[in-house]
Amino acid sequence: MNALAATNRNFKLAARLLGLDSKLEQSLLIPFREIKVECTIPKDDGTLASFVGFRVQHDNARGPMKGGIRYHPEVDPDEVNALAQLMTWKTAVANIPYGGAKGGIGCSPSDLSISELERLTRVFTQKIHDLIGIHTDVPAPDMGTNPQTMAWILDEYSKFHGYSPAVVTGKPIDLGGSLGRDAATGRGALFATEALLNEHGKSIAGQRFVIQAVTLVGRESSVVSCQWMSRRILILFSSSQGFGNVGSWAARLIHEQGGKVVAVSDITGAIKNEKGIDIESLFKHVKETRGVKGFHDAHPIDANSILVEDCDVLIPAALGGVINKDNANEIKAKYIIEAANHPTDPDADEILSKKGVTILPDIYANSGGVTVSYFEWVQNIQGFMWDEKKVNDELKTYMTRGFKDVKEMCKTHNCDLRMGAFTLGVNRVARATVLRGWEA
Ligand SMILES: NC(=O)C1=CN([C@@H]2O[C@H](COP(=O)(O)OP(=O)(O)OC[C@H]3O[C@@H](n4cnc5c(N)ncnc54)[C@H](O)[C@@H]3O)[C@@H](O)[C@H]2O)C=CC1
Ligand SMILES: O=C(O)CCC(=O)C(=O)O
Repeated sequence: MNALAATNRNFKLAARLLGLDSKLEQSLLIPFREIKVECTIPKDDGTLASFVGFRVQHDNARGPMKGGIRYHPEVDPDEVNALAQLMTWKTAVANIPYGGAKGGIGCSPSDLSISELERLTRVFTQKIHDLIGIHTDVPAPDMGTNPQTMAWILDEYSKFHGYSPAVVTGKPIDLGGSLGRDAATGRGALFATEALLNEHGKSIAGQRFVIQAVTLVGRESSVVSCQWMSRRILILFSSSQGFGNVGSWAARLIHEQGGKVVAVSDITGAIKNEKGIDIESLFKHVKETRGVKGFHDAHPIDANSILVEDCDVLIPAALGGVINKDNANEIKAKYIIEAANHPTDPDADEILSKKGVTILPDIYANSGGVTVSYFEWVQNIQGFMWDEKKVNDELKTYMTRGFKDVKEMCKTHNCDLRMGAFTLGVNRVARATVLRGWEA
């Protein structure tokens, strides 16, 4: 089932549980605005290249629309639509004052140079600058984008509207980014996992984890050096330092809490060590070799089988639809924490539910990223910077509260955690929609 069909199906099930009338249901489903732009840039070799960019603004009943921008070859309008809708429910589950949006450009970032990525980002921003804004729509990083991408958007947007740090979140700290945002989605997933395991009388320590997408070869994600060039600072990024943002932080934090990470994957392959992988030495290896492949203290396994490896907790942290009817029956984990967006197809949901697997759904499990984006936006608007402890403590409060709110809806509607989260999010947005008189 494609991402949009799957998301619509979950929304409609929730609308039915809530007893929404059909007009309201329809108005909640239809996106506010869908933007499609052609971005043509000169490549470094002088030829021209064109890329299609999207921004879908799904809903703004509860506040400015909010969501990441993805650079990936598989970006398509239906998926961006689904991801934008998921953001609407996610910000409502987190109970932060936002609606939902998502953007993307169909491109392979690892095939583009830093200058080409900068030109592409600036052209995309030129095409959408009058449709985003601090109180309208606030982008952030998603797959294939990073703080540097946000810095380029901020700079390009500011040429038209004056210096506006709050127009994007997930920025570099030097430009008003929040401490703790880089780790926030992984840290939020850790808090979510703790909340779920505690409820089942367990803790992170002692559980066996499998984590997908811990690194990304070819992704430029962290500043490693600055050098003067003419009169401009050229910031160089090291692709060898690039880790999948969500998977790498989840792995590091779970390892720190005494969780045993028995298998991990990235684009170079998958590795396993039944005794537990030493995550810090794995990351040293990745820095040197640009991937998990060949790590001395683990053995290689088939990358396609990572999701069905024997473990207690499975954390998908890459693309959508990876858990589907073809592999759901083979999954051995007792818990799935959806750090990625829509990793589980509805067919797989049904199979896994029959097998007794508990799934912590994306719109709650990965909401730590957008929650700290909200803290960043608040700090920018106030012109006041929080320390990292405050950010992490507040994140824990929001994630713990979110889990309780989801569970409450599960009790009220006698449903699983996915429907608990969907009914929670949809109900909050429906209430705001009716209060604003928009339902007709
Ligand atoms: N960055 C954030 O704050 C948030 C991200 N997410 C979701 O988490 C997931 C990962 O996002 P990020 O970590 O930000 O992206 P990233 O770009 O930092 O890392 C992506 C990871 O996916 C893997 N990957 C890419 N294409 C792949 C393919 N064809 N097959 C297997 N693996 C592949 C890469 O190797 C890499 O490890 C996405 O679903 C994203 O929407 C959700 C909430 C917030
Ligand atoms: O931080 C944000 O605003 C959005 C993060 C995002 O794209 C997501 O939660 O899927």
